[in-house]
Amino acid sequence: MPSPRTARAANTTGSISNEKFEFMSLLTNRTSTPETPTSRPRTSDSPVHRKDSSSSQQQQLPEEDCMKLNPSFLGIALRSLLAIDLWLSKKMGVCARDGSSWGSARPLMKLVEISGHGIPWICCTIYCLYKSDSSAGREVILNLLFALLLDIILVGVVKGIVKRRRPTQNRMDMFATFSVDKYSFPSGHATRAAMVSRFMLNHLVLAVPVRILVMLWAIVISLSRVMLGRHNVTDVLFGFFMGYMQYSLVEYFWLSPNILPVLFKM
Ligand SMILES: CC(C)=CCC/C(C)=C/COP(=O)(O)O
Repeated sequence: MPSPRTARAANTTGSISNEKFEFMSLLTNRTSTPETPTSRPRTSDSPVHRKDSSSSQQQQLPEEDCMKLNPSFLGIALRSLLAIDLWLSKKMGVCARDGSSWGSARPLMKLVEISGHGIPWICCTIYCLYKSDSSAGREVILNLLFALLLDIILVGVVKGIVKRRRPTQNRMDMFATFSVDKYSFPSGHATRAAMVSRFMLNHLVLAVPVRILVMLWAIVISLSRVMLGRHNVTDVLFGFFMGYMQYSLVEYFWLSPNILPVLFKM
């Protein structure tokens, strides 16, 4: 996302508006005498240039000016990606409203949403942990719980840092959300779906059709986020990738079931 920070990093001249302004300044130069400062009235008119004394020096250095006029490739690429992302997300948000083109599928999509929500997953996992009578089962379920909690924390942290607003087509009618859930990057459902499905495929002995179902579930959850208008495509793609990587983190910090008595004593 081309945040102001990214734009600054990509362009050493300063702000985005500065870059746009310089571009206009080049066009003005083509139709007037380049050496004469008065031939560039728009530069001196700009409040940005009036405030910045280093910019007034730039007026006397047209060659340097011209170098800074080159828009950075990264900046253009990011802005184009953002534009495509917004356009595609809006097009794909076919269940965003009851009156949308696929509005009748909205209740079904909301059921899919619940199947990937953190609360049912955490509650079921705690219940299974309580009911489990084998040590191997307890170990796996304990680590699934750890994975789910880790996911909520990491997604909350990234959402809080990036602070990307949800798409305009979204209706905020999700149940049980945290305050950071007003932000959309990354999709918490997509991270959970990717992480949990990878977890299940690695730690549960499942028949092939069930394995395929697990994979399909993760894909449908992710797709439904954009269809419901909750997220942009990039939120979901990044979320899926993040969830996939989170599983590696869980494997790295794999918990031993021996910590359970310690946890219950606390
Ligand atoms: C309250 C708990 C335990 C989890 C919140 C789950 C939630 C509402 C996540 C938001 O998901 P998206 O980022 O995909 O919209």
